[in-house]
Amino acid sequence: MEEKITMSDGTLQVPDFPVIPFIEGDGIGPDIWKASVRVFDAAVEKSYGSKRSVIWKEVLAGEKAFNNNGQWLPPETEAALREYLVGIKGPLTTPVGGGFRSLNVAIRQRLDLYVCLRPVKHFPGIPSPVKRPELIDMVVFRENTEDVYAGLELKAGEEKTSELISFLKEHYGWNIRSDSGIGIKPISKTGSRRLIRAAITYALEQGLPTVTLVHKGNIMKFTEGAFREWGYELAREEFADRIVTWDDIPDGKVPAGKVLVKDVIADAFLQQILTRPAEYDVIATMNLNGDYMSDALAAQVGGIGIAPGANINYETGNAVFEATHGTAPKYAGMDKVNPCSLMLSGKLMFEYMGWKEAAELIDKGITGAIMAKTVTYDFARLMEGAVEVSTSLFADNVIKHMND
Ligand SMILES: NC(=O)C1=CN([C@@H]2O[C@H](COP(=O)(O)OP(=O)(O)OC[C@H]3O[C@@H](n4cnc5c(N)ncnc54)[C@H](OP(=O)(O)O)[C@@H]3O)[C@@H](O)[C@H]2O)C=CC1
Ligand SMILES: O=C(O)CCC(=O)C(=O)O
Ligand SMILES: [Mg+2]
Repeated sequence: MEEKITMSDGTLQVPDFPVIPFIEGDGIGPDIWKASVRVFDAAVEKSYGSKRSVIWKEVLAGEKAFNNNGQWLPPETEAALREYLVGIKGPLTTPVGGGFRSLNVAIRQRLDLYVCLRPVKHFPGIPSPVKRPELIDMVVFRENTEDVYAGLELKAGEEKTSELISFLKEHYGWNIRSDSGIGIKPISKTGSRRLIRAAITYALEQGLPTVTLVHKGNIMKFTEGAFREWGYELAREEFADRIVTWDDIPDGKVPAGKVLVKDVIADAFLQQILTRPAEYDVIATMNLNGDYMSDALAAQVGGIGIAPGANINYETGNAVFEATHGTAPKYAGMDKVNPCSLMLSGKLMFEYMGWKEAAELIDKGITGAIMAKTVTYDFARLMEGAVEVSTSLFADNVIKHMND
């Protein structure tokens, strides 16, 4: 009965019993996965009875993979994510300073999952450090394969690093201290255009009024500044009759049905998401900015315990869904943390698959559990009159509230 999700003529073909690979993840990964998978299965069962079901296929990465066969990211895991098109994962540990490079980044790069999509929205009842969290409703499109995040780095003091420093002095006249580490920041026209194309397409499809290019192009002119230029160029070339920029509307009035494409410098953006968040809908930005911004935005709607994400290549159809947060090692195995980020990543996955009813039930169950003030420690410590529950009990409550 089990079948593969495929891509045909640019459209995802989802059978009723799709095989979906999952990576449990490190640290809190197993806690949140165990809770989330029950919620996913309940949402599908309540929506479609026996007509549809996900056939979960575990694939290994991170510590579980290393303990199994000495490989952090076995080739068969990459192959399964590629073959079955849609997958979901828990967080994976990346050592700081040295050691292996990020497995999370490796998965995104190897499958060319160039969009990191992170919606940020406030759920009623969730405590927030800002006065009007309900004004925050944004979707971040973060470029996922380039930037200093790609890991092109050389360590201070090594021979290759000294060679590069000498080369840069000799050929470019650049004076770089001899004890520097070096990182390369590639931002390509190709990478920028496909990311911004996806962001504008999303805004048009969802009827959202603005797309904002966020960059530090005044300082990093030929990388972040170029991202901005290429963004406007693409918008005018490919969406001429469906978008406007401020230059097109001297009166500042956006014609009905058109999307306003604008830009803002990254530091100003970070203060405006606190002071004037309602002015932002879809955000298109580069890899490192997008990483920082998604955690900052998550904090405004209750923290990274409720921050879902998706890594997508819209051409191949490949997608890996994952929470915005990491492995939170101090809570590993304690059945304590908030599983909402992974549950809502599953909601995004069902939306991507066209299983709208299951996606809606996940939202409904989470909303019900939060409104009943039965929440995990992170919300309980900020919410008056809340009852703190474990990860697994929270999942039980989410399933119960699907029937509200
Ligand atoms: N995509 C991925 O797989 C990612 C992996 N990582 C990796 O994770 C590891 C740990 O990173 P770290 O910087 O500590 O960041 P984490 O996101 O893992 O955790 C930071 C803090 O965020 C809060 N938090 C995180 N997840 C939850 C949750 N589900 N529920 C409630 N609170 C939560 C906790 O806050 P508090 O202490 O206040 O309770 C936690 O201490 C690193 O190796 C990093 O590289 C990081 C990000 C993404
Ligand atoms: O790969 C990692 O360890 C960190 C990634 C991260 O923070 C993110 O993608 O948001
Ligand atoms: Mg991050």
